[in-house]
Amino acid sequence: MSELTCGTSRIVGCRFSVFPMTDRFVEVIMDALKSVNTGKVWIQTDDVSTCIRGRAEHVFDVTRAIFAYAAASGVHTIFNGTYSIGCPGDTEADVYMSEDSERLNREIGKNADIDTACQFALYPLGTDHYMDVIYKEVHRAKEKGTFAGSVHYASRLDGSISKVFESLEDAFLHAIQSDSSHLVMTAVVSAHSPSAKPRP
Ligand SMILES: Cc1ncc(C[n+]2csc(CCO)c2C)c(N)n1
Repeated sequence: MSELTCGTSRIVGCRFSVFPMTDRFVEVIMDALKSVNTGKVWIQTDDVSTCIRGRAEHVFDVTRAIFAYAAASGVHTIFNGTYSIGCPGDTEADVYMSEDSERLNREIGKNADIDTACQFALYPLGTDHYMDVIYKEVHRAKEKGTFAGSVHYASRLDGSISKVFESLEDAFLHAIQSDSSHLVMTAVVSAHSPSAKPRP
């Protein structure tokens, strides 16, 4: 896992939904939200999505764990999230920025091994070099072994929940080291899809 930092008070946020494809979706979503330790992040859930804000490592830790617990239901489950840093005016939850960096949900047991497919996209805002930033992070995913091809408007990552979320976090943390002032990353992660993966 990357140990990069992003300045002293750079709040990271993620707005996401999980979609477990079962009649029992209310139970799966609510149980996943309840199973996770959210003590180090600002969190708000409504009828459409959940928003988490705080230090980068906790935002990734909590979103990964919520998806893992939902996917542990065994049903086809989708995580659809938008991560952001540097959003002008995002200071409300600065209190969470003084938490230490120990991850509260590091241990997600066997769920870390659940196989997933992901499509993610980086949007480095406020820089002319945005394509360089994107290519660098695609290269990083290739080196890690999660990169599974380019599709229109996104890059594909295949691998376990732990590998894929590690790649997402790595891409995000490295991309914000660029001169981009505001970075957005979208990610759709799928587990237990009944559809066959496309041939590479
Ligand atoms: C992470 C996450 N947060 C909120 C929703 C929205 N949502 C849809 S059904 C349901 C449970 C009963 O209201 C909720 C909260 C979601 N899908 N995923």
